[in-house]
Amino acid sequence: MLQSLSSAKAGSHRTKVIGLWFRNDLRIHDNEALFKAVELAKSEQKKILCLYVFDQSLTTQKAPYTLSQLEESCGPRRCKFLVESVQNLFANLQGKMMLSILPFQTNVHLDDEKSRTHTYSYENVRHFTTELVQRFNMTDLFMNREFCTFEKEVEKEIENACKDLKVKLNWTWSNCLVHGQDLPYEHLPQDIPKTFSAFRKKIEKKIEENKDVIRKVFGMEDGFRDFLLSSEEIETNLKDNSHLNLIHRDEFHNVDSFMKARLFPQMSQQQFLSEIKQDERSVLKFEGGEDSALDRCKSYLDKHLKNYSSTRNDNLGDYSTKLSPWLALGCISARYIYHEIKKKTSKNDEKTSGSVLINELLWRDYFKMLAWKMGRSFFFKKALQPSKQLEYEWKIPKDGYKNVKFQAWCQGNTGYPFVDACMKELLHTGFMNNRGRMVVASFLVKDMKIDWRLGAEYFERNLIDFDPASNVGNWCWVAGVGCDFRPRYFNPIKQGMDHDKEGKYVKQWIPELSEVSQDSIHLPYLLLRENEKRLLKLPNHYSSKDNLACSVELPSALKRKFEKGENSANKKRK
Ligand SMILES: Cc1cc2nc3c(=O)[nH]c(=O)nc-3n(C[C@H](O)[C@H](O)[C@H](O)COP(=O)(O)OP(=O)(O)OC[C@H]3O[C@@H](n4cnc5c(N)ncnc54)[C@H](O)[C@@H]3O)c2cc1C
Repeated sequence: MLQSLSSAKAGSHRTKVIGLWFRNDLRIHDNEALFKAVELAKSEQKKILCLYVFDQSLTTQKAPYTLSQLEESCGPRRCKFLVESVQNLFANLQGKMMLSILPFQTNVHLDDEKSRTHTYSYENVRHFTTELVQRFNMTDLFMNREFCTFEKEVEKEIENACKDLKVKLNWTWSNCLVHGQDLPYEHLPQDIPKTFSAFRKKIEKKIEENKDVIRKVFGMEDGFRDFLLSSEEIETNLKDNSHLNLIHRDEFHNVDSFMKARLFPQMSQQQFLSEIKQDERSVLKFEGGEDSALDRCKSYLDKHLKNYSSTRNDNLGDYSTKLSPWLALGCISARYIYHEIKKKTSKNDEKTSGSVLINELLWRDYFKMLAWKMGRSFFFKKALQPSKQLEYEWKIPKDGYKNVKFQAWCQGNTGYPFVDACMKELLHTGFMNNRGRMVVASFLVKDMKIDWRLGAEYFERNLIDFDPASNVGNWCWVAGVGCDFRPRYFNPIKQGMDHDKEGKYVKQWIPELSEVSQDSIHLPYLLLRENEKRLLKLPNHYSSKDNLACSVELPSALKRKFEKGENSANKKRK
């Protein structure tokens, strides 16, 4: 079919087209691929086809590699943020954009039942690229680089199709703070060190020597849209029986109905609606897209940047930027944030909030580079520490996600209020602060002794800021099989006492505990008297040791208190 299509159109004087395939770079500002495509279009009098393709396999096909057996690897809330982001880009490009949908993954093959490793085929992507190139008379294609295995495998298919068709594929590098060519390493990704501190120090040194290491942002001239193919031109090219699965504008107009029909047809309407519901307790009203990303960045940096280093471990209010969902989809560029921070901080501010925040952006870069270097093994149980004896014998429950204990963690019913509050925030909003993530991850792998990859998969489905490199990189780091190895443990009771002293955060997410006193809030089963428990009608997991998801060592301060018999509830029992 493709052969006859190309020969039918050969010889006709059609405009030559440059493709621009958006992925996790859903923005106009500081987008090197867009900038360079426009430069080329100007100099060679070509037109640009802007394109976004939804990967249907993320939502409609059982996550194939999954240990947890979750039904989909992208849940409705994360998906909504993505669709809103694409919709905003579509509007900002004045509808001059082609939208398609297709399952990227097919023919999944299970290689190893025990370690659950899989091979996938991405032939759909290859066929799609071939037809795209032929239908649009495409001579060049621009794309920003990605770094994880799945994205790399997709890139390979596109690369092969372009090679066969003699289309020039132009890779650009817009999703990191530091451009690949400016990284102080000769061979990428092999030379990336296995510790963040080594990575950071080398880059900081380079920044000290040369202030321009972080490149300037690419700005677009207003007239750039004149070079884009209009929606009419796009539709004309696709009139006769295209296999490119075009999404029509009318269909895309309403985010919720588009999602239900095309991305979650298997989910009941009721479940779908309950999963995308906005929770009014959400720490921010997260709405996908470049416009809201830039607004959020401005308002946070204007009002709160100066407090960042002292508030970033809090859990209520404007404690951190919360730019991660927009960064994950590239609605905002890390370089843009960097330069905005620099505008607001003075040269003498070495150890200020600005530099602490920039350090976090460097973590993000580092995990991308590490994921690139490690390839598939980044997702293996022992990840970066294959020869290391594991500290814990991790379980993979046979019934995966449905396992009662794992469910207690997912739903926030473990009996440890700080862990539960964090997990409920994730469940109801798709977000959780960094401290909370470290605590719940440590709880799953070190107290419940469940394989970290189950937790990572649950995060993948539910976090609206899911980013494969940051997610896996951080899970391995907590589990002790990642970078910067040292034994780490976050005691969930102590963490609650340190980071939610008054129990306000816990009470916000677990209203059943609203009447519990500050002294007892982080361990009600032990610290409340029996008659108080009865009076307050607490759920079982907060009233008896037998109903906890697992037992946890008391933090030393509490232990001492009990040994001295200072605690009134304890005295009574004696
Ligand atoms: C178990 C676990 C899983 C995680 N999964 C993800 C994930 O899927 N996606 C994700 O973006 N972050 C992840 N993180 C990192 C971090 O928790 C979030 O980036 C951060 O909480 C987002 O909030 P913020 O935007 O307010 O961050 P800020 O504190 O304002 O930091 C600014 C930006 O720096 C980056 N950043 C901050 N901390 C980290 C970090 N530890 N690692 C990598 N980048 C960082 C993020 O892009 C963030 O938006 C995870 C952390 C843990 C412990």
